[in-house]
Amino acid sequence: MRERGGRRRDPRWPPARVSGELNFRMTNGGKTTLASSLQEQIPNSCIIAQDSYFKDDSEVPMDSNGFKQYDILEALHMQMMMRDVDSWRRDPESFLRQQGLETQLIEPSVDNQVFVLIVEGFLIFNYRPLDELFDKKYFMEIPYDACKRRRSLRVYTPPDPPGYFDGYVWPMYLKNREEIESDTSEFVFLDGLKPKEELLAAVCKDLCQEIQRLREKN
Ligand SMILES: Nc1ncnc2c1ncn2[C@@H]1O[C@H](COP(=O)(O)OP(=O)(O)OP(=O)(O)O)[C@@H](O)[C@H]1O
Ligand SMILES: NC(=O)c1ccc[n+]([C@@H]2O[C@H](CO)[C@@H](O)[C@H]2O)c1
Repeated sequence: MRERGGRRRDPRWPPARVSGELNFRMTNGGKTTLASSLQEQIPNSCIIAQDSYFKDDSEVPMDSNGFKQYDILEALHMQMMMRDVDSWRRDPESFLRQQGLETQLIEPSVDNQVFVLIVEGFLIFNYRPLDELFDKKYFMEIPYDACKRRRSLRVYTPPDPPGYFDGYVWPMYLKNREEIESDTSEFVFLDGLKPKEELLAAVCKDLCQEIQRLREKN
């Protein structure tokens, strides 16, 4: 079947009237990398990334050790993020258009399309109003050493001060994770040390099944 814009339907992605949300977390686990590859593969999908909602540095408080508290929900404009997620839920087609993405008509009618929202972030399972929306949850994990190494190669704005990883980021990761420990049965855990292509193939396969399941449920 031909889609709008002359693109062919990819038979791996079953058509359905679904607004799916999926989600990734853990700093430097590879969330952004995987999410953007997924977005390229999945027709009618787009990404909402939690990192886009950080408050200005002047609004982020310090902890008692003098470290800026970036790894808490209060450092983020979560209501703004929810507003964008709600806007997607109300009208995914127009949301895609606003993002400069075209809708790919896979079925004859727009009512039968699959729309997938990829929500990517390090603290999304900890924010209940968002957490309860997801159809599918992925948790990317990497061990301490790899996480510390990858993080040391990144430059955030503002950059991590000396000792930030051990003094703040890793302890906060453990704390934030503990907060959602009772939910972990719902997660698909991904080993972020695996090659990017392997992770992408595994999630694409899993997601295709999930879309099929949602389609049958609808
Ligand atoms: N599967 C992988 N194997 C090896 N390196 C990877 C893999 N995925 C991502 N990386 C690298 O790890 C670093 C962090 O990746 P990425 O920005 O995708 O992580 P993130 O989880 O989104 O980080 P953040 O905490 O900033 O949100 C980048 O340098 C990226 O190239
Ligand atoms: N403004 C930013 O994007 C920013 C500033 C300082 C720290 N961070 C870090 O981003 C990670 C999540 O991707 C968190 O661990 C923050 O520490 C981001």
